[in-house]
Amino acid sequence: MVKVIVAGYHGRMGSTAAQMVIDNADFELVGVFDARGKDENLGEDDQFKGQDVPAFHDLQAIKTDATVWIDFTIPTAVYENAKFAINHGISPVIGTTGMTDAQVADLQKLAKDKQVGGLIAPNFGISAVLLMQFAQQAAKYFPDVEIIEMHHADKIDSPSGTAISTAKKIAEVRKPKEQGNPDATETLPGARGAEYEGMRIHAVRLPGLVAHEEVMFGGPGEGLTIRQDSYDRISFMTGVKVAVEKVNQYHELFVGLEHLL
Ligand SMILES: NC(=O)C1=CN([C@@H]2O[C@H](COP(=O)(O)OP(=O)(O)OC[C@H]3O[C@@H](n4cnc5c(N)ncnc54)[C@H](OP(=O)(O)O)[C@@H]3O)[C@@H](O)[C@H]2O)C=CC1
Ligand SMILES: O=C(O)C1=N[C@H](C(=O)O)C[C@H](O)C1
Repeated sequence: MVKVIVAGYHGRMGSTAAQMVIDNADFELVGVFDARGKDENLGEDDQFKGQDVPAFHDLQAIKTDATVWIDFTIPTAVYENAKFAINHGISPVIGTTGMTDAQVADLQKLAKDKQVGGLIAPNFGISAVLLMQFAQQAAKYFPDVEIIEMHHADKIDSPSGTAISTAKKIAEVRKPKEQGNPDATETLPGARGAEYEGMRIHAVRLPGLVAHEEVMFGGPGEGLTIRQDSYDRISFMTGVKVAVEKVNQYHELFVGLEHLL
């Protein structure tokens, strides 16, 4: 039985993850955390009526025998949350995006020092993991790339963690190249999107969307578009479940679900 605490349990992803843990016979939800909540027990939340799970709202006051910490919170909270988990010997399974490279490196060092396994996954969806792998493969032959990520209108960070991760994976194999016309101008600032090593990243935010990404490649007389769609947040739970099952077996903090698949 894997004992789990979920941070961000009032949120879209945190509530989905808490439900997944409750529904899984091999997992036990032993705590929930949300810095701005007031309830003392998860059962006070209408969605979780009948559950008896302690709810915490102050990081330093958390007392738990959880061995896995699932985190779907906000970019400004996740680093401190992960540090707390690792320092208490709890393996973090982090879906929250928006950490800096320096913060990730810091957490990896801490996890190694403490010999705690963990995972930071910018995307727990299998379709997104495959999209990133296929895009990396294609970029060897098509160095001209545009990444278009599309999300629901409430998303805080942009570009998405998945888009940044896609660009990083492509950059590992792509011949460095300044794309487009060197004399190009922007009549409206930002029209060409964000720039990562010459690639352009565009962030679309619209009600009705969940999480989607297209990577477009162009070459002389041909093009290739790779697309993935998360139509429902349940799409991320396959990956979260795998991570919860396996993360305690390791003694380092991985970045990317592919390391545990
Ligand atoms: N890796 C992946 O596969 C996926 C990652 N994500 C990422 O997960 C994160 C959460 O997304 P989503 O669920 O849509 O966002 P929500 O805004 O719905 O949920 C975030 C939750 O975190 C809570 N929160 C705020 N501050 C803290 C804190 N200091 N400690 C603990 N909890 C806190 C919020 O509480 P309050 O409401 O009171 O502010 C809220 O309930 C985002 O970074 C998103 O990019 C999303 C989908 C998939
Ligand atoms: O905020 C979201 O919803 C999502 N966030 C992650 C990201 O930033 O890549 C993963 C997925 O795209 C959904």
